[in-house]
Amino acid sequence: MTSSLRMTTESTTITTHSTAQFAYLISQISTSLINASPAESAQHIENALAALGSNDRKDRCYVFLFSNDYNEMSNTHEWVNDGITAHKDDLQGVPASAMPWFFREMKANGLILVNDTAQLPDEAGGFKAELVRENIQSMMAVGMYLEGRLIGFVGCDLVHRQCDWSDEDVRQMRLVADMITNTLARHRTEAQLQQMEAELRAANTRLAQLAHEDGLTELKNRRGLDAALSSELSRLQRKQQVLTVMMIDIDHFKQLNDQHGHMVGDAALRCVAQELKHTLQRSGETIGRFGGDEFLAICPLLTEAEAQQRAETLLARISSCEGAAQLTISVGIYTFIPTATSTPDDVMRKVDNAVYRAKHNGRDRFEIAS
Ligand SMILES: Nc1nc2c(ncn2[C@@H]2O[C@H](COP(=O)(O)OP(=O)(O)OP(=O)(O)O)[C@@H](O)[C@H]2O)c(=O)[nH]1
Repeated sequence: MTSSLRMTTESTTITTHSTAQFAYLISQISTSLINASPAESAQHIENALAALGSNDRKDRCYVFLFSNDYNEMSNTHEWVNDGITAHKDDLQGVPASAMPWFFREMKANGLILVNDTAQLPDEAGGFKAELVRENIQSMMAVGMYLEGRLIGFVGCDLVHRQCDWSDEDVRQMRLVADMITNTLARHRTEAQLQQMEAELRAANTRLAQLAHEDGLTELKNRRGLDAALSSELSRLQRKQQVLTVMMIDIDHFKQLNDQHGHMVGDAALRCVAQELKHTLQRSGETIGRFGGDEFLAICPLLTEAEAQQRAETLLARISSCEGAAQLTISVGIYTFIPTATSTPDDVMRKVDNAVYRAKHNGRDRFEIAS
């Protein structure tokens, strides 16, 4: 097909390009859009509109997207010729109620052709007023369809001049609309994939946390404590720095359970966990529930004297646990500089012995491991 000229007596001459020129233009646009990353897409779509507009000597080319409920539309991309006013900013969230005729026609036919704004029917009042406001004499818009659903349109305007649009104009605009739609679709899919990946990563992180967390107290569980103890042993052995491990065991907890029931027992465990957090956990320290009514605190760089002070504070505070006024604890403290032969089992044996001595010596007290 060759170049086509569509004229009316009062209209400006509009030279549409040859099919060969247009095919070349399309391939250029298509390549830039195919290669565009989501971040670059806005610029590439505007470049595509610029190429379309300048080759065809249009004054303004644009993309509008509808909201999902078709209650409004927004101008998302725009190119304007030299000396032509841009309107993208004032065409955001344009309500359907402002130009019902346009919305209806676009939804029904996916095509609006205006050769002469003055000839628009009366029912197109709101739309016509907008064209007059922008000094548009001819305009054309073709729908963008994603999986059969109208999502927006690509359009172009002639300002202060007029033309009769041809079938070839419509065909070319449809091609561009399809290309832009495919680009938007690809970017939407990529964005959805990225979001799914982020959600999956967050879920995996949470799962990993849960695997190391005690459900009742939300402290680390035994698995989490084992991992922390092993890692601190090797870290502090390398640095030759001191490590304090404290075991905290509730006194006569079985009795509390038997007398008041498991719910009260659970509340006491949660309360002790809170007190441990407040009193023992500083930055870089780990506390957790070792099992049953036993808790463990792993405190790098904490000296024996500091550990004793903390144990005293804890012993004093624990009796205030609500609903369990009689609550007391026994604490074992082991402070040492790890060596190459230190193992988690050794450490646990040491603090366990210290707790045993605290129990043996009357409970509600702490003992230092030898
Ligand atoms: N409510 C509740 N009780 C638990 C939980 N896990 C373990 N226990 C109970 O904790 C109690 C621990 O009892 P023991 O190991 O005999 O120790 P104790 O009664 O505190 O005695 P001493 O340590 O010698 O002072 C047992 O009765 C367990 O059933 C739990 O998650 N919730």
